[in-house]
Amino acid sequence: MPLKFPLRIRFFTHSLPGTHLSYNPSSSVPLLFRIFSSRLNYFEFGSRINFSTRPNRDLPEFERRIRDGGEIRASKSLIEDEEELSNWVSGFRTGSSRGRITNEGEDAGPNVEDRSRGRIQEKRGIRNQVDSFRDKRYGGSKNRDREASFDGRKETSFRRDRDREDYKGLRKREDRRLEDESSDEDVKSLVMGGIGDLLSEDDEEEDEDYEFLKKKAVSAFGFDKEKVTEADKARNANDSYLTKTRFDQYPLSPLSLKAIKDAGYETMTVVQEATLPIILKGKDVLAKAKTGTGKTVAFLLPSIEVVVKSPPTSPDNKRPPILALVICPTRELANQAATEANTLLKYHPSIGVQVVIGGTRLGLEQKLMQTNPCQILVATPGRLKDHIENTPGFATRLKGVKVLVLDEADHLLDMGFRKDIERIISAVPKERQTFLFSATVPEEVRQICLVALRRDHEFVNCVHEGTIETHQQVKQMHMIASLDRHFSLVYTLLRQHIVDNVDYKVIVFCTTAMVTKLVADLLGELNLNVREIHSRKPQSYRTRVSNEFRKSKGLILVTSDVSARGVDYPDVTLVVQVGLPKDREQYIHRLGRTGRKGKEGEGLLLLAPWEEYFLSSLKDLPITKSPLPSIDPETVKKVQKALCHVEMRNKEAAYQAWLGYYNSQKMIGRDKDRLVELANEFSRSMGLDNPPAIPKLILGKMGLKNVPGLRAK
Ligand SMILES: Nc1ncnc2c1ncn2[C@@H]1O[C@H](COP(=O)(O)OP(=O)(O)OP(=O)(O)O)[C@@H](O)[C@H]1O
Repeated sequence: MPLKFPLRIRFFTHSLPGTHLSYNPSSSVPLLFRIFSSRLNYFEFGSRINFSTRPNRDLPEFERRIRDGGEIRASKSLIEDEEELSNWVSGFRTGSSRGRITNEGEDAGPNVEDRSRGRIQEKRGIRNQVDSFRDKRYGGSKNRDREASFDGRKETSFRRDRDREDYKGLRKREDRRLEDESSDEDVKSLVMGGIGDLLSEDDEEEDEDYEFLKKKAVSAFGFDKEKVTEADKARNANDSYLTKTRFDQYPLSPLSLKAIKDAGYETMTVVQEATLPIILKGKDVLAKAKTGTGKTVAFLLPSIEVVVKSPPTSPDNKRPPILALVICPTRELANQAATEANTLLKYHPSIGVQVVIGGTRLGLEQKLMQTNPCQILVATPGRLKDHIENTPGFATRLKGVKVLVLDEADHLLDMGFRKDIERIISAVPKERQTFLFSATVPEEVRQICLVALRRDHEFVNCVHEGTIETHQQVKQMHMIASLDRHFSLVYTLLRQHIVDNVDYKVIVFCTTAMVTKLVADLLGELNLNVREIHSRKPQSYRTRVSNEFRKSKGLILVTSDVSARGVDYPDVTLVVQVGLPKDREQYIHRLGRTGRKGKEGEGLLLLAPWEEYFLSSLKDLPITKSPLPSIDPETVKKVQKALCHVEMRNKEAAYQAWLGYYNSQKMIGRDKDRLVELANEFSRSMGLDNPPAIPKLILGKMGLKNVPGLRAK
């Protein structure tokens, strides 16, 4: 069948490294975009392209020996009494897994065909759900029927799949979701099957279409990657995040401009310059820009403009509208966005900002919202949903939303949050502007992004094809060492870093909240100046530590993934990631806590030999192998002694959490015998002769009943 190319694609390559893609909703064949939208984006922006150039880097500084007499700041960690270990694995189901870390070769096994068929069906199920959601947003069934005539074969197969599958796979996965009111529980992601899991395998039929469309697009619109200008390339090579464009070159309110000046922002960052004109025109935007390059201001500033331009609400209105709604995946991030909003609102005293986040008293938030109603609301998804369902009049206030922002959009639209986000989107008007921002927009999530955006949205990509998603000025290294050496290594590396950097400021990422606690305890015992943040800490503590770390130097923050995204701690000198990151995106976001605003930084990923496969997902990034520093026997003894002082119950909790995390990692969790061997290796690395016993119920929920090597109680 002759296929007319359906889209009118417009490429801008202005003076920025931001590229925009739009398509015309009135074009005659929109179905293909609906089906292949992600494919089109894929070849345009090439987020998965392997780059051949890897900078030659000097050997890492880590191998240098610790200098005698180096200053080690001694202070106890600020550890507070923690609530009893809750049954965090409740709701855990056997075989749940994250799919981002896949290795097709290793995936092959006797049931590979069945598994792959199942995945394709699930994948279609997801698409169907996207369709149905989009139908709600666009009144799509009419369009769909019209579109169906262009590709009857595909539409029929979609319907058949829809009937057959009835979203079974999806429902099962959503059921697995932990119903914790905290929206940023790191454990949540451990038990979720990710959407990447469902969309990661290619459907051959579509690949052909994709190839066809790719050729068509290039020939019809003259697009090819060389359209990236020399100026763009130069800017990317320098990794400069600032442009020469001033804020006052755009029609912004003078009071906002005054606040911007006070904040010390002289010119726009790349992502601000690339998105502002489009947003001011009233368009929806999906924007991708590197970590620490000012995305928060990029979405807040135009949101504030919308509020400024809205007619004032009558003081008699008992349910004044919320005009701008910003959703962030973590509480820290929500607080940070609200702080930035207040900075920009310095001279707009009549515009109020409020934050609603998990871990605080719902009643208190309700009271605050009642006594001092805001026009801009920053929220985490779980708590926002709570308010929609339980706060009288709140749903009515949301009907006034003119701007919806999803910060860390790819994360919010991934399986862990999607149900809440869908609920939230259905509570705000269809007639609104929507901004989706993130440093990573993986291929498989991009399609889901469309559920929130209008059809004529623009994709602004500030990370061009041919450039890397991380910062050039951040030196990335990885080390491979057996588990029994990890604690000593981390201690040695941190000491060395402290000696080399008077103003050191380090973040150590661990796999789970309980492993984070263990590592923080240990480093505290070793007299390093440590703080910890994870989902098991009370919110007041988290906020206090976060604020302290933001302002401090000479401090190590040991944290779970609650600090992985968005949090803007200035001048972080080193990011250490111990153990497998959840996926490639999480690695990039964690690393992005250093090298912000063009500053230098270092990143180190410490893996065990059996975790080395993860590096294949980073092969386009300039990460180099670092030799292991020598660890003197005295250090080993010191670490062992310190481990003896760590409370037994913390070791038990860490063991259980470790087992849960790696059980959910597809590559490791599928061989239960091996998983248990590794977990017991981890247990020995904590100085335990016998692995801690785990309640039978939890073992059952993990699918680990009767696996040799485990102790049940
Ligand atoms: N135009 C500007 N000039 C100078 N600094 C700016 C400008 N805009 C924002 N900043 C500052 O840059 C820092 C990083 O911004 P922000 O936290 O928004 O980055 P981000 O791109 O959202 O990062 P991430 O991807 O990690 O969330 C902040 O300290 C912010 O105040």
